[in-house]
Amino acid sequence: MNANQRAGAGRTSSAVSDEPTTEPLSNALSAIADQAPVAWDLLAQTSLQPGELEGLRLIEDVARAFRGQGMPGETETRPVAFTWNGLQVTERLGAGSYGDVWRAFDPWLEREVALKLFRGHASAGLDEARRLARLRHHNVLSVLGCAIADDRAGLWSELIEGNTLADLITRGGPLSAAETMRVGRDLAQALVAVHGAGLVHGDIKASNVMRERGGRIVLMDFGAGGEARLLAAQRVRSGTLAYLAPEVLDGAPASQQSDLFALIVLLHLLYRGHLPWSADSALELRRAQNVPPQLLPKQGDPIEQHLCRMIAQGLSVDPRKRVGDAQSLARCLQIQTNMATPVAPIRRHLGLAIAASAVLALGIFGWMLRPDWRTDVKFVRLGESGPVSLEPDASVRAGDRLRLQFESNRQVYAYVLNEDDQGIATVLFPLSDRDNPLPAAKALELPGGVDSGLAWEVGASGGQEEFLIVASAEPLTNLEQALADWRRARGVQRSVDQIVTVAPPELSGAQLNALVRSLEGDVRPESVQKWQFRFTHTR
Ligand SMILES: Nc1ncnc2c1ncn2[C@@H]1O[C@H](COP(=O)(O)OP(=O)(O)OP(=O)(O)O)[C@@H](O)[C@H]1O
Repeated sequence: MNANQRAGAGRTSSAVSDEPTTEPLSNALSAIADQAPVAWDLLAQTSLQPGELEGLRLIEDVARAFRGQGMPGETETRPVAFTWNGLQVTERLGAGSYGDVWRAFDPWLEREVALKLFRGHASAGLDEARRLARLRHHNVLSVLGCAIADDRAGLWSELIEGNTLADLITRGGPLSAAETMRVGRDLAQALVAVHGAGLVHGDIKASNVMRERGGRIVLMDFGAGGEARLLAAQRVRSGTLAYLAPEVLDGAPASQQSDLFALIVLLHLLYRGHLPWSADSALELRRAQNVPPQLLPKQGDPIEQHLCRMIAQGLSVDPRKRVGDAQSLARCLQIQTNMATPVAPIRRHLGLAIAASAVLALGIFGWMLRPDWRTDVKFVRLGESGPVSLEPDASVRAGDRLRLQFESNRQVYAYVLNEDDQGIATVLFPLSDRDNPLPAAKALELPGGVDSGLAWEVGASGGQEEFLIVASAEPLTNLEQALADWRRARGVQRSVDQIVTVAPPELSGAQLNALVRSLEGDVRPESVQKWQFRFTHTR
């Protein structure tokens, strides 16, 4: 298990006495209700959680849908401007360098579609459609058909009700670090599919990505790219200047590597609100790229720190210093999106092996001394079609994303510890000092909540994964102290790779002893419940 944490994760802070002000939330809701612009950049600096910001964007989208554009399926109310190849074209959605994009109704499929009508040479449009047709991925636009009619090539695809990332930034300002990571992860996963099919996208940029209502990120516009092996033999530079990799500016062909570079440029734009370098010509841009952009993450915000390191690394002039492929990039972004900052490992002989043995003596799956105190804990694995329950002796594999469903009829302080087959023990929850206590009588999903997108990712394979869950009526003071010390100690610089693979600084002997004492019963036993889960790794 890779163990990382996220700063300020979860809405658990709502249950504590120093409850964060609800002003930013209510101000944003008022702005949406009044159809006024929402100051997304300022909101990202408030105590609002990434999940809440996402939720607000969703509310804004839904409000806009009800007001202006109507809801899907209302095409019959739009006047038909013209027909093309049997499609009833209603309104222009946008224009690009290759042609115009229209909203249209397909009477055969009985659904609205987006129709791209190409200018100039017809075969270019059909090539794009054929490339898209090879791809099937949640984050890649689905093509429905292509044809040549009335002397024009056209491609029709699913209609995305939402905004391009370019519109999103122009209207609402930069995204938070966590939202940026989420978008980046989805796009990196889209690129896994694109590159896996032997293709290069060739023009990753903010206006070629849409965020559908509800949050789905969709990569589109495959006009500039092509077959990786064919592009490798070409010397034609295409794409959008600001996103071009140094080696492409130096004359190399567009490649899967240069797609990754463009994606990192996009992440910089999303997170900072502007491109990493401003330049009017290829020569000027290439010179500017020798000076890395200044990224100053907020002190003590591990997600920001990680994102800034990833952006800095991803914008290296030397391709060998960048993340090598889309899969690795997705993994780096996913680890941080799902789990946030790393925590210190505990040496095996002082870690869960001891703590868990105390639990085993009391019964493996639950220990309840107060009959009126009920707590349900259940691990779930996040699948394509939602969470799937994991029995206590279930199997997990590397890459599985796990969450803990947790509900107690009392307010409790929850602690989740993990020991993997390497003997590395880590604290998976609380993620920050605002996560505890958890509110009573509320169905929660740890680590970050149902809508947070956060999960714990299984990082190892072969062997076993052990979890110890402790619910306590009072804070476990020794454990809290040890966690506070970890948080202080983790300001050290680490590279992106180290975050994933290398152990952060070890705890002192005193901290370890304090932690073990906490877990072995340094609290009133009637105020503690514990559970142990052991999952076997399969490959
Ligand atoms: N499937 C779609 N659903 C909804 N809107 C779309 C869809 N495809 C494109 N659009 C809209 O049409 C606009 C133009 O898209 P297009 O891909 O042709 O051009 P572009 O990316 O803006 O420019 P260029 O082609 O020069 O890179 C997009 O910015 C978007 O607003």
